[in-house]
Amino acid sequence: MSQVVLENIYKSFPPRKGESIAEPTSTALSSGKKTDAHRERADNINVLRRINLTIADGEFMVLVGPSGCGKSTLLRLIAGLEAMTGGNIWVGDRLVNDLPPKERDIAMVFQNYALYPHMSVYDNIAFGLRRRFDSREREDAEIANSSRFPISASTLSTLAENLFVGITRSLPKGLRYISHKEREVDRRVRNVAQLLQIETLLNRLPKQLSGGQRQRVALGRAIARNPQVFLMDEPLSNLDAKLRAETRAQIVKLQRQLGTTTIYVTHDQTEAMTMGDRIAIMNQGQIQQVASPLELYNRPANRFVAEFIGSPPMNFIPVEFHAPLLITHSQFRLTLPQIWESALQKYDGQTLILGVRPEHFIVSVPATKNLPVLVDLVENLGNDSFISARLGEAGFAENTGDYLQVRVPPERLVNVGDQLWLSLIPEKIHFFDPMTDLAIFPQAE
Ligand SMILES: Nc1ncnc2c1ncn2[C@@H]1O[C@H](COP(=O)(O)OP(=O)(O)OP(=O)(O)O)[C@@H](O)[C@H]1O
Repeated sequence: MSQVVLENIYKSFPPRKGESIAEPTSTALSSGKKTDAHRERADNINVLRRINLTIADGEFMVLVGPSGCGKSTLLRLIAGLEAMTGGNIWVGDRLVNDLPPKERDIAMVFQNYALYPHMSVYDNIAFGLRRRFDSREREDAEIANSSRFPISASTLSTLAENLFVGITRSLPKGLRYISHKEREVDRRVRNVAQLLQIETLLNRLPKQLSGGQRQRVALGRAIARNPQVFLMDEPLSNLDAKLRAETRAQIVKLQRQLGTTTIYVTHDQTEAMTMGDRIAIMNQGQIQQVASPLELYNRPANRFVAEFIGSPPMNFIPVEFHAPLLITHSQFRLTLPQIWESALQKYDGQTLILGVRPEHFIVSVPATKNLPVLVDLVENLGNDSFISARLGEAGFAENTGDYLQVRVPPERLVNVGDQLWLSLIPEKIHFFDPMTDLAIFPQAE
């Protein structure tokens, strides 16, 4: 059982030279009690704030968020490469807070591959394995030291084997004796190489490989160790678009095959949407929502998530709400489906934020319930076409200030300056509270 549990994780760094120091956030700081405010010490840079997340056994969890939101820091805390300011990390049933990285049974794959340049592909993959076997032998020796008999049976057999290996080293290659440990290393390296289709590269040095091949070696090194958990920090960001897509699919397939719990960091929402069983969206050191890709897309919890997931992003239009079901804007008015009635009741006479994804507009005919837009920019991608347009009719659009991104069918010819009328797919609209930015969900959902 290798689920990973992150419990109330906090991380702060002391300010770097030249970075400003904030005022104390709470009087609780002076109380000496270890409260949340205490962990968010005013003179520190609080990078992670109260992270709670459970990654199920065998799950592929993606951490996604804008640059600087704390994704890599969280991964480094799980790996044990950085110390936490507060909280608990469980791997399986072990609390690993105080364990060094090598004892956590976790393998990490980095963006820059982190291969040893002077070692062949074979030795790069074998390196961690050999160290692991060596450390097991050391543990054996320690146990033996603390027992009555000063040497354990397995240590004795390893010593004998090593002696034999040494003696046969001077013999021609075919006649040399290979230790049990080396045979196991060899078996695992070749299995992994076959899995990743890099068997023919085993004798090469990293500098003789392409970026994609290097990344596969880095993956191979992690897989060969057969850890409880894989941590991957933007492993594809140095690859070109085609290779990225290929390797993305390969990682997902491998992870399903191996069933190893995986935490994958990216800032790329396409990667997140296509790879993750679930996605945790982070912003400014906090998790905004954890859900399956489709759940995030269909039911974003707040405006940040709604904007982050989907490309081009969701459009947000401030409208006035009039109970029971009318919304008005200077350029259009719309009666909402019944399902919104009770959820929106309390906003009567107030402003609401209407959210519409670019693909949920339909180019329609002039009508008061339809949105007039003036086309500003046309991007034709062949299979898809997107326009940027100002909300309003010619002569007025310039003043509304509302810009929309709209997907139009590629067969529909649209030119800059065209006036279009858009209707909305009523079941696909979203509303957000203008004060809290939280999503408002209709009753039937
Ligand atoms: N050793 C450190 N000392 C001080 N601040 C740090 C340190 N490491 C990271 N930070 C800060 O912590 C914040 C989060 O950094 P982190 O690398 O975790 O972000 P990220 O979400 O992975 O970003 P990116 O996608 O750009 O890699 C950043 O503001 C960064 O400057």
